[in-house]
Amino acid sequence: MVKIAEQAMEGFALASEPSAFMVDNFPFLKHMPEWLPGGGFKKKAREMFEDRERLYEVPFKFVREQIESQLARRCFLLLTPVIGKGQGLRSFVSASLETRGDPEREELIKAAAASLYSGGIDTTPSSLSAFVLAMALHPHVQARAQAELNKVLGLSFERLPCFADRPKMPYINAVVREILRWNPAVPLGLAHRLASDDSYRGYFLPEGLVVWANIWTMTRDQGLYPSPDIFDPERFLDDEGNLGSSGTDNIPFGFGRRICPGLYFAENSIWIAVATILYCFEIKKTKDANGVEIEPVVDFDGFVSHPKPFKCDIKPRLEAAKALLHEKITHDE
Ligand code: HEM
Repeated sequence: MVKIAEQAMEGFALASEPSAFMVDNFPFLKHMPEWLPGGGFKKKAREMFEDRERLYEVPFKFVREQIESQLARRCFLLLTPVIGKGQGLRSFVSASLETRGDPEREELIKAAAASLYSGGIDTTPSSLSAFVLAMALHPHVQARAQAELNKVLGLSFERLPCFADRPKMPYINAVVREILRWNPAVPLGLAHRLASDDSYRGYFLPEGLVVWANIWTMTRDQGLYPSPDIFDPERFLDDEGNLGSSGTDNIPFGFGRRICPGLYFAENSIWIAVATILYCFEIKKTKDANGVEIEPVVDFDGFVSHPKPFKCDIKPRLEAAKALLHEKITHDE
């Protein structure tokens, strides 16, 4: 399943890159026969379509079969798993089982499930690898975040951070916001098409025009974020150390009715991962054979932006942290 999703996302990322295919800019090229030089995009498009179909069909069919054989486990497709009263399992998919013969509804369910998985498969890891890079580069940020965690949770490592702790951790919240600003996971957003004529700085933009919002440039706007290349969570805190809010906080997630529907899910996933990693681990620059620190290079790349590979050391902060993690991994599902 993971392979299927990765393959479909590869095609999606390629197709989403502005100007990756000439036919996007010159639609008449779609009439070009596939065998002509330059017509290879048609084969590529067919392969991408097949990958997308697999992403829609395979997990859906799997869950449907599991439901029919009463083996289904909790998952998104099984949103409300209720057994009994002669109704059997009711869920996203079982609801669609009842509406067999309604292809439009079935397609919507498949698309929603596929988007939920594929939307997060690359973006959340992009933010988390930027986080690890930022922590290796800025030990003082890490130390301040860990001091906040120590204050709320103590150092006896009886439990891991949970969402109820979030309001008590403004600095960790600011770290998450800064990760999303410093490396917006989808730096150019997705293509939008103008629903009506518009204008921008004197340029006429006709209805139907494909436009890209340059999120990367916005999150590096000097006016909004002074010294924008510096990783500095404090920019989001007021003088009392509280998390401020502004109309620009959601820029990394896009705009309008097409804004990322996974926004809250993503933000919470990143928060809990950041808080847990910082509570349990120390992230440091790695050293070479002579004991000299290797400076990680800060460079981001890709339609979904990832830091270029870098080396660092990640070790448990204390033995008690190691024991707690071991217990969680062994006993929790
Ligand atoms: C770091 C995490 C994430 C970031 C920065 C991010 C960012 C974005 C951006 C910039 C867009 C384009 C919005 C626009 O067109 O204006 C988008 C679209 C989308 N995202 Fe996310 N995303 C993240 C995580 C997720 C997750 C976890 C999911 C699913 C659970 C998800 C699902 C989607 C979907 C389905 C769309 C397409 C929406 C549409 O075209 O109507 N994203 N995301």
